Amino acid sequence: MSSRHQDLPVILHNDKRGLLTVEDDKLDVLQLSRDGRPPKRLLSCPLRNFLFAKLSVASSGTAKLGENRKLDLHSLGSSNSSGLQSNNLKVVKLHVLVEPINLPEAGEWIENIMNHAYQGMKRSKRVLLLVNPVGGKGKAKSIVHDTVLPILQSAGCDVDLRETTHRLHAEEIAKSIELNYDVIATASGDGLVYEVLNGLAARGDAKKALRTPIAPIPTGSANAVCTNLFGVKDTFNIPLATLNIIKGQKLNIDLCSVLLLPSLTRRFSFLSTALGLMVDLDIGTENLRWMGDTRFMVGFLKGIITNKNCKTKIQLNVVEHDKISMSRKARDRIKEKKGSKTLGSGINPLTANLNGLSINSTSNPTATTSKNVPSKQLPKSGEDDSMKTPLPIQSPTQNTTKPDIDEDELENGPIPESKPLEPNSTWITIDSSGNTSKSNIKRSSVGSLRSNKSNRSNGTGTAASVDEPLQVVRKGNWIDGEGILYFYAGMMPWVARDLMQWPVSISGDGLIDVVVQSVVPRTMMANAITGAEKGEAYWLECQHYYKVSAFTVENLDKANQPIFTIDGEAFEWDQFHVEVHPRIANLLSLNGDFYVSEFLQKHDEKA
Ligand SMILES: Nc1ncnc2c1ncn2[C@@H]1O[C@H](COP(=O)(O)OP(=O)(O)OP(=O)(O)O)[C@@H](O)[C@H]1O
Repeated sequence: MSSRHQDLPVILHNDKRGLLTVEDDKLDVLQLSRDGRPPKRLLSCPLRNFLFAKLSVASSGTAKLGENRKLDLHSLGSSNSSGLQSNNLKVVKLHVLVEPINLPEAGEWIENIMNHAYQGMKRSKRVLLLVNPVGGKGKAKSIVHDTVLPILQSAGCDVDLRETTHRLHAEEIAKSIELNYDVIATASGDGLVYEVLNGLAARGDAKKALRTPIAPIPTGSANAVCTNLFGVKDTFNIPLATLNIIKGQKLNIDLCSVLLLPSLTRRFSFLSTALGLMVDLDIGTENLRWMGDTRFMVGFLKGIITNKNCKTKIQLNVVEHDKISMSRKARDRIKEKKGSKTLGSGINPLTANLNGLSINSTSNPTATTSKNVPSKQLPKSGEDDSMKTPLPIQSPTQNTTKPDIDEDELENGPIPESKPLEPNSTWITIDSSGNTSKSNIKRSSVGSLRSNKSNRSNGTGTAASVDEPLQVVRKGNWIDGEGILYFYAGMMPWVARDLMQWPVSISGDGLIDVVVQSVVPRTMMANAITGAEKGEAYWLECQHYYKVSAFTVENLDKANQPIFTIDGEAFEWDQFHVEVHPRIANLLSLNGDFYVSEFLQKHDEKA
């Protein structure tokens, strides 16, 4: 919806006459001249960055008839127009005066600008802001006080700030809070998002609680959610993440139940489940926390040097495994959304706009800075679907056809208990115990080194048969006899800024993207680092890729591989079973989806 042209005459800070103009989705502040010269533009601000407009009393505490009224305008902007990074954006406050004769139209003007700035989104949100003071480099408190709070307060948000004092504190809070917040914001890394989701999901009213969206502020060392929402470049963009709290649209995401056996303990995962190298990378590098997310690259290189096989039996309920078909579907979905103008141009449209705000600081001294569910079911961008009745969530273990089921419980009640899964003969089994003969392992590994990119003439994206030993058994694109360097199951494209592990992952599609990385020569893995942040490793033939609705994993070497991770948190394991709860939880996102990667914008399906 493009903004309607509307002008409001005002008196500027320098007692000169001015005009506030809303048009083409931006606010311009113009200084008028008396001698017929063209007006001078003092400020230009995209309405997406506009936070707040309010009329108040000009001087003494109460408004008197015939007195000028003060109009406060708050926005996000940079005090310098020389191409500053959007990361440097701060609150800009502008105060002008409205003469009594213009007061009636001032009310209408404010309503117009606020309507267009918020596009149906709730204004002045009630925010629960959880701050982990020890996350990442330990700067969350100062970042929150210097940057986040001033922006939220300028937008009129009501903020309930709570510092976490110990591990799992955020989970305890989420388990017991009253559900009267519009958003739960977490100033930390992915760990706090994981805890909040687990706290909400463990409640008796979990389905209702999980409708409160979560908005992360990236002050941890692992901030994959922010990469998925804002892209690699803006992963650590605090003003952008704060604007997301204010103006983000709800983004339905899937959660997984991860059932540990034999204890039958259940945890919920929103991001990843990992075995092998990817565990050592995260858990084995905690002493390097001071490095920020660079520590994961150090861990990756260490893992390549060790290059050990993770001995496990994995059973996958595979929905799709053809790489070309999966990438085509993910790209077509983006094209469709672009066509319906819900995603902008593929660059995060908000980021693109942020540098558009410029202030002529010399002429404007009063501008102050202060410190696969079907796609048709996806909410449309620009709508605040928090106002709507949610889609009923159906867990794999639920049966909604029974007439005696309580509707309220179904919509707002707990997530049904998980039971151990019972894979049948249609599931794919991958066994890396090393029981296959050595010659097979060697020959099939050679086959797996060829990248799909250079060998996709058969159109299936699966391994060609020339080099395959006669005895090998094909399982999707896995070949018995290969070793597993790592197993990585994920729900969003990026797992870190430098690794887009699941480039064709789609939010809320009810599927888990699974990568099984074969053990290959070290140089091959080292080369795979180049382009990993762009998802290029997807095309490596040694990265077997499946979309699954459920899977089970069994530990075949507990002594040497005691740990697996759920969303980066470590657990000891014998077996675990994973199933999806489609679209049961919510994040906030500025474009109503995950950030649109370059990978998804490519038109050549084989690129
Ligand atoms: N006050 C506190 N003292 C100690 N630990 C805390 C405190 N508050 C939160 N935590 C814990 O800090 C851990 C790390 O949080 P989070 O993942 O959000 O940040 P991070 O820096 O990205 O860490 P990681 O890199 O381990 O993921 C979580 O397990 C959380 O429970």
